[in-house]
Amino acid sequence: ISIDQTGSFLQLNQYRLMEQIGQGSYGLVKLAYSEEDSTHYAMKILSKKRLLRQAGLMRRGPRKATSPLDRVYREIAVLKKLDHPNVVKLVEVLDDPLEDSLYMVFELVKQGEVLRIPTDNPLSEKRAWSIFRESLLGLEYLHHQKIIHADIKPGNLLLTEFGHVKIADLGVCNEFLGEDATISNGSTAGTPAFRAPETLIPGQNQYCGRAADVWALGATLYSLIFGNVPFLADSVPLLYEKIKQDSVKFPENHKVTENLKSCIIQMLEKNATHRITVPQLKTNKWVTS
Ligand SMILES: COc1ccc(C(=O)/C=C\Nc2cc(OC)c(C(=O)O)cc2Cl)cc1
Repeated sequence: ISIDQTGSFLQLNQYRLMEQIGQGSYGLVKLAYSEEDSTHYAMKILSKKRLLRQAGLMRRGPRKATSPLDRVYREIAVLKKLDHPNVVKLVEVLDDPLEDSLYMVFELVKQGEVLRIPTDNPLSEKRAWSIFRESLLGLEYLHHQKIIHADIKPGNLLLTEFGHVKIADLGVCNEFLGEDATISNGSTAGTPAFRAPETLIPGQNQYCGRAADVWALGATLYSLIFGNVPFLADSVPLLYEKIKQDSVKFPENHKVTENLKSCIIQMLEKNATHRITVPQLKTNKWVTS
C-alpha cells in the first residue's frame, strides 16, 4: 500500500481518504475517493491492535480461541461471497501485514444510517414499512447463506440515494453450519437495547441466532416508528431485566395501525420458539399491506 500525505488527505493506493462519515466500537468509516474510477467509496478502518485489545475485554468464559483478527478475516471472507441488493458490497480489502490499520473498501451508500435514535422526528409508518421490507429481504438472504447478523439496529441499516436499504456491519456475525444457528459462543455481541431475552440468560448460551435477529429487527422497526428503543433503563442490568420481563408498550399519543402493532408484538415475543419467523413475516398482514 502506498501511503502518502498529499496535502491534508491520506492517499491509500488509488483512494484519497476524505472526511469521517461513521464510527462505532469497530473503528471508523471515512469517505474515500478513487481517482481510478472517479467514484466515492466508504472506507472502514480497523486497528488490529485495538481489535486484539477489545478481545481481551470481551473475552468471557471458555471461548473458542478465535483471535479477534480471525473474526475480521472471517467477516471479510463472508462479505466477499455475499451479493444481494439489500446487503452492503465489499469492494476490496487493503491489508499490509506490516501496518496496524486494516482498510475495508465498501460501495458508498450515500444517505448513511436510515435514522439516528433517539429522535423526536421518527419515520412515518409508510417509510418504515418500505425500509422494513427491504431489511427483511436482506436478512432472509443472510440467513439463507447461513449467516446470523447478530447486530441488527437502525445504525446498521444504510439508505441509498434512491431510498433503498442495505444491511451493514457483519463484524459480529456468526456463520452457522447445519440446519440452524445455535449460537454457543455466548458472545456479548449485539447492542444491548436490541438483544433478545434468550441471549441474556447467564449460563444458557444455546440459542437460535435467526430468532434473535428477528427480535433485533422488531426492536429496530419499533425504534424507526417511535424514535426510541422498546425497552429503556438507566443501566444495562436493568435494561436486561426489562427485556426479559416487561411487555412492549406503545406510546399513546402515537397513531399507528393495529397491523403494525401486531407485527411488532409478534417479533418481540419473549419465547423464541413462539416468535414469528422471517418466512412468516413475508406473509404478515402489515408487511404485505
Ligand atoms: C451521510 O453520509 C453517509 C454515507 C455513508 C455512511 C456509511 O457508510 C457508514 C457506515 N458504513 C459501513 C459500516 C460497516 O460496519 C460498521 C460496514 C460493514 O462492516 O459491513 C460497511 C459500511 Cl458501508 C455514513 C454516512
